[in-house]
Amino acid sequence: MTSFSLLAPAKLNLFLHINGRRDDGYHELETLFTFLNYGDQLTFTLSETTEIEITGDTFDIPLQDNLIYKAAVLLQKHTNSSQGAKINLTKILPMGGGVGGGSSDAASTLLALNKLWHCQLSLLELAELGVQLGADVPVFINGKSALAQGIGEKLLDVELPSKWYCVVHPSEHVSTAKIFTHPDLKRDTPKLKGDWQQQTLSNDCEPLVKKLCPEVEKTLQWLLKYAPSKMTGTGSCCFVEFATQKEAQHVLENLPHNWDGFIASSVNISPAHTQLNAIHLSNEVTYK
Ligand SMILES: C[C@@](CO)(OP(=O)(O)O)[C@H](O)COP(=O)(O)OP(=O)(O)OC[C@H]1O[C@@H](n2ccc(N)nc2=O)[C@H](O)[C@@H]1O
Ligand SMILES: Nc1ncnc2c1ncn2[C@@H]1O[C@H](COP(=O)(O)OP(=O)(O)O)[C@@H](O)[C@H]1O
Repeated sequence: MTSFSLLAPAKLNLFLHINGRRDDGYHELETLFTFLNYGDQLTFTLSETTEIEITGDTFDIPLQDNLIYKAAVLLQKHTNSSQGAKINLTKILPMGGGVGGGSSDAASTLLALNKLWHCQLSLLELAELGVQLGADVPVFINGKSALAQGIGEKLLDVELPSKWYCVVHPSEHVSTAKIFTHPDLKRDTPKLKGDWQQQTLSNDCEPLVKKLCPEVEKTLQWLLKYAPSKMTGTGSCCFVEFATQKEAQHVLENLPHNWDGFIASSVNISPAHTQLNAIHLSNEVTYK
């Protein structure tokens, strides 16, 4: 088989603490990542040339800036691979919404091409490549719900109960770089100790994003009618958590007409990994 499809799942940051700022401008953080059974769809086809071609929903992102393209070229160079690929993207996830779509696309590309090109890199090696593309890429490569530390690349796997989420995407866009360079961002939360309870922990970016983006404030307020609401990453998507699909669906059905949202269940293992492990090529790669 020289063609297969993988999901690039969404992530949610169930909490996000900022502990400090490094000399290179990156922030030390502690955040709890869960994966959703919902995401972009990527199809990878081996090509006879070294070219990396991307088709489908590329919008106005120039090829050289597309994280899928960057991931493919990075792997090609790192492994001196002389193979190429055609990659089709069906974009489902909101861009720049804090659900990690770009990073997840990049991670699924690294995982898929490692398999398609028989590169045999370990997950650790792929994560080391991935972090060059974005702080969020390693968690998608690792593929397990995790408490992340450092800039988001030090991962401690955790088992979380499966939940249903209603995720709402306000129309206002928030730039991650803008939030992280803002003087008013809270950057002094002490590091977690011992026995932490995720439900009581919050997102340090939320107060600033609420101030800068009234739509986020409005969304969080509206969701409060149903359950405690939170923002993911640096926004702008906001979410509420439930035990059942029915409760999440109820919120989605009541969304104001011009609002966008979706529902999805959480999983401890990334759907990209579950799918990848079910694909069998000749000269199989075994993941440790
Ligand atoms: C903060 C998170 C939480 O999941 O938010 P979202 O982007 O998903 O909302 C991520 O770690 C973001 O990851 P990612 O989007 O891959 O970040 P990058 O491309 O590496 O960096 C985007 C911008 O954020 C800043 N940045 C990112 C991560 C970090 N720990 N400290 C930072 O200061 C970088 O300096 C850069 O200006
Ligand atoms: N394949 C891609 N999918 C989404 N965004 C991409 C992609 N390639 C590059 N980008 C750029 O990365 C930015 C952040 O994307 P995304 O990962 O969706 O944000 P977030 O981490 O906030 O969820 C986008 O605004 C877009 O300009």
